[in-house]
Amino acid sequence: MDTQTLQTNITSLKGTISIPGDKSISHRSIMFGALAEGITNIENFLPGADCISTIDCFSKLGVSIQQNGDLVEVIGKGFSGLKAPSEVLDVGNSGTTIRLMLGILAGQAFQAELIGDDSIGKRPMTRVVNPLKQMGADIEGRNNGEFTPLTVNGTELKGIRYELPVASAQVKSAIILAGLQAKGTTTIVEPEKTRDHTERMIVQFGGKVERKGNEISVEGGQSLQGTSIYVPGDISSAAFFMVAAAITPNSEVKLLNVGLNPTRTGIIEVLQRMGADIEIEHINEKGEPYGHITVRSSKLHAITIEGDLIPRLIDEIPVIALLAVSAEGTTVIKDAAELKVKETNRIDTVADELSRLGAKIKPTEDGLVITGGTPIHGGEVSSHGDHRIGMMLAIAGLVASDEIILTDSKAIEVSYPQFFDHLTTLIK
Ligand SMILES: O=C(O)C1=C[C@@H](OP(=O)(O)O)[C@@H](O)[C@H](O)C1
Ligand SMILES: C=C(OP(=O)(O)O)C(=O)O
Repeated sequence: MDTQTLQTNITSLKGTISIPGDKSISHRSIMFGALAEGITNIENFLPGADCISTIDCFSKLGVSIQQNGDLVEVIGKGFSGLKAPSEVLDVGNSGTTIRLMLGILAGQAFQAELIGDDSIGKRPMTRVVNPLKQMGADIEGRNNGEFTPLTVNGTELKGIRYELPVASAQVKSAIILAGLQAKGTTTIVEPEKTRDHTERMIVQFGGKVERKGNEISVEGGQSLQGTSIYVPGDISSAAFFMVAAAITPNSEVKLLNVGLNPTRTGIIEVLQRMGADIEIEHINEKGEPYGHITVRSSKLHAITIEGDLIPRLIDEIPVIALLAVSAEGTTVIKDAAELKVKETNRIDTVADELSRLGAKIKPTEDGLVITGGTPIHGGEVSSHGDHRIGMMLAIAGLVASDEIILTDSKAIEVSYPQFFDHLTTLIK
């Protein structure tokens, strides 16, 4: 378990960094590359531990994948070319990998077993397993398929119409991936709009998907063609430096090539509403919109964050809590009970770890209440094995009055292996 002593009480952050590839899009580029016919070349792939788990799983399914840093070549096998794995598929810490793979494996002609780390072992899977069972899938696991290990006996599937009980892009994507292999039409109804990278990628690979209001439909039996994918920078990773620049005095940070898909830009709206000084330059679009973001420090004020904004910033809530610690007034975050089933229970871990540093923050049933304006002090904190908690605490160090020791800092490699290098280049 790695420990980092953080640089604290920083006087300014200045500079430009190129944000590494989006994790959600990187996973999907491997999956669609494997299921397409022909070669897919991926640029700016995220070589974080989660996406490497996705590559490992598809290699075990007989797909040839050459990864060299952020460049990847996938030799597609088509929907019926994957092979039965001779080993268990280990998804590590990655919820996206396991949930989307369930949708893919459900329609294959073989059996596969899926496992992950201790955190994955606590994350709910029936949200995916139950709709897949309605499509005809045969999936078994601990507690009636709620937890890993899971065994999927691939079989023929039929299209369904399914109303998502929770706003989840992972559940939506798993059903879409099964629907592409099913007989007939599969329709998913979303309670709120969630990230649409899967839908965009189907189009990039030459397939068809229809969206009408809150309903997304795909026809089974389509074939996809290999293509070139450019993965924009991950706005969820950029969020740590946007907040860092907003709360550290005398700062100006420019973040290059950040994904600006409107289903992900809730963090920008929050920063603007809180009074941050933020500028966006949109550049040309290749499947996914992206651009450069500049953030300068400014005086911030509290707001309420709720409703359909939540899925558009769900992974940014830990660092938004830190932003609220630096803002005048009381920020309320609600409708975010989903945070309880992430890598950790993020409502509790955020409240516990920031309280250790003197922040005034209270957990609620579905969010957090944060009273800003109290300076934070030093102390020992832990990521609890959750990359986003680790990075949020490292950013807290920038404004803490004395030393912060962060334990279990290695977790950050899940989504941002260069995080500490980038942080160091900005500190002046
Ligand atoms: O589809 C995806 O790539 C993701 C969807 C979200 O999860 P849910 O679908 O559980 O909301 C998000 O928290 C996760 O980091 C990535
Ligand atoms: C929740 C996350 O990822 P996953 O569900 O893929 O583990 C995340 O990256 O914050």
